[in-house]
Amino acid sequence: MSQQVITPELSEWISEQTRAGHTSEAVLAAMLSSGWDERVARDALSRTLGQTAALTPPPGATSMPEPDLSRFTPVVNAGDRDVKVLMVLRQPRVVLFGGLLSDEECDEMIAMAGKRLARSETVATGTDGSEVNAARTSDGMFFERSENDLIRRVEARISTLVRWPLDYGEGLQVLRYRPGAEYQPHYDYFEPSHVGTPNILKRGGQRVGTLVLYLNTPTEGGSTIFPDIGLDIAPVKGNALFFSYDRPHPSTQTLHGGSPVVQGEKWVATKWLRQGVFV
Ligand SMILES: O=C(O)CCC(=O)C(=O)O
Ligand SMILES: [Fe+2]
Repeated sequence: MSQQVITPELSEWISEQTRAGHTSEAVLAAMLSSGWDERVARDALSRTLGQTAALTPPPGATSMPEPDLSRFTPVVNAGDRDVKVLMVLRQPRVVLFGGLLSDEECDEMIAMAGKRLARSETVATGTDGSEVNAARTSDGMFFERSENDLIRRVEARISTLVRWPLDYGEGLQVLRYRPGAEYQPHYDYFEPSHVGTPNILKRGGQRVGTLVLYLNTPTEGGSTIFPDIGLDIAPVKGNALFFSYDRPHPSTQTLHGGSPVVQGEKWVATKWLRQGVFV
């Protein structure tokens, strides 16, 4: 079957129908009855109409974490802090926030995490650990959810920002990449066909969103890349990258990775968001 493409003519037709007073739901129904694939049709509507498309979710779809960007303000309030909106992509949903964390909060998180990384390192390697080749060559640790004042404060801020219950989030994972270390492109959702996935899903369902907090600014390299869409995000201390995916499928175009660090270290804290309460 040939691939269905969103042409300028299709976008113009959608705009015309909307100007003529037809609701987005009615335009979607018309597209489906003339043979459009539902996903392509929904994509075309949201690309053409943006947030005004306001479609009800497809059957079986869950609600999603989503910051309130409806007012196009340069900052959004995240409870105890105003966060800058630096970049917004509709499809796939990717938002880059500025100043989600203060410099002091980043430093404090690195200091707390660093002590625990050191332990796992002694087991991991006898060399200086600066050159390894696996898909993920960083060192990591998890904070318990609400583990201490700083973690609680940051988690509450994230929950307010992306409008997702705090207890739907996994504990923050901190990763440290040294020069040469990378995280090869991957999806954050759990692959439905893997044997272990049903068990993992018992603890809160699928992952539906990711927030990567940059805890420092590497001197060179280490950008977060989205190969499917040619997007590169520079890691900058205090900034945070949000993306969401409404199904565990490559069509979400959320393939992403951490490109190799060239100079300096890169530290990130990742918050993965589940469909339900993470236990
Ligand atoms: O380090 C990065 O830029 C990406 C991290 C990431 O993909 C993850 O933690 O799932
Ligand atoms: Fe990831």
